[in-house]
Amino acid sequence: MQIETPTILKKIVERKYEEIAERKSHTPYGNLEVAASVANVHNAPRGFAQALRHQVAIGKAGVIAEIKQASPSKGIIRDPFIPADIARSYERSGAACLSVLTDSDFFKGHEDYLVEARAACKLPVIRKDFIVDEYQVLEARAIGADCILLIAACLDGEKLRELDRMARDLGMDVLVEVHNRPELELALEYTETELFGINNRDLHTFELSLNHTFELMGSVPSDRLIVTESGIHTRDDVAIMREKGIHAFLVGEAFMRADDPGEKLAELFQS
Ligand SMILES: O=P(O)(O)OC[C@@H](O)[C@@H](O)c1c[nH]c2ccccc12
Repeated sequence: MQIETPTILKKIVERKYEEIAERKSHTPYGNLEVAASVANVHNAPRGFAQALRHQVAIGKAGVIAEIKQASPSKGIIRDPFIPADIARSYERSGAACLSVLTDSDFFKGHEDYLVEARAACKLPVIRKDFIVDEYQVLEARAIGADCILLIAACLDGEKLRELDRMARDLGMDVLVEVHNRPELELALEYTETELFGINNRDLHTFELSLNHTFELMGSVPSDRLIVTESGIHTRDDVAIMREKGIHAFLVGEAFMRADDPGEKLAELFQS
């Protein structure tokens, strides 16, 4: 008999379902609906896709700059960790958008970090988490998120469709993330979002290769905006991507390890 070892992604998603059940018993869905409509008045969506598109349209790289304290593959990557300071530093250096990890168990993230980062600047923010349930989509808007990440590896087609629609009905954008061809096909069939993330890191094994972007990009229709995600560390990485026609980037670790994350952003992306 073959014993299947659970991958890190499976562990994260299993734990996520428990976490959602705990949250639902603590804050009922109805309360969140109220909070989300209040947010739509006081923290109206800032136009995540549009901010990214704008940078690309004027010939620049569209950078989604990530705020994360730790990851399961690298442990703690930033200490001290002050989301508002990081957000301001990214904004000064011309980031198009922010990405804030809110998963606490594996990434040491928190919803408060998203709230603090967003309040400190004018940039649109994506809630970076493992979203598998409508409850989390509503929660994202309630805390002010302008966009959510949907990871195809965690979802079936019907769920992808539901969550994608729900987010857009709430006024948010959606970044759908794929890592291989079957996920790409699933995402194309079941989502309508324009933002298409290709993750260079395999969330089952942590294996990382920028070739994932090159191999999959040709199968993404040209009306979608491809975002290359993970493993961008040098100006050469950026140059290679841009030569191949990829102009939107999601970068975390390279910035988080720098004393001044915004300075690092400028170093990698300024022409
Ligand atoms: O730190 P990096 O290698 O620059 O990667 C950033 C981002 O792509 C990565 O954090 C990420 C991409 N998809 C995810 C899904 C969940 C958690 C994290 C991620």
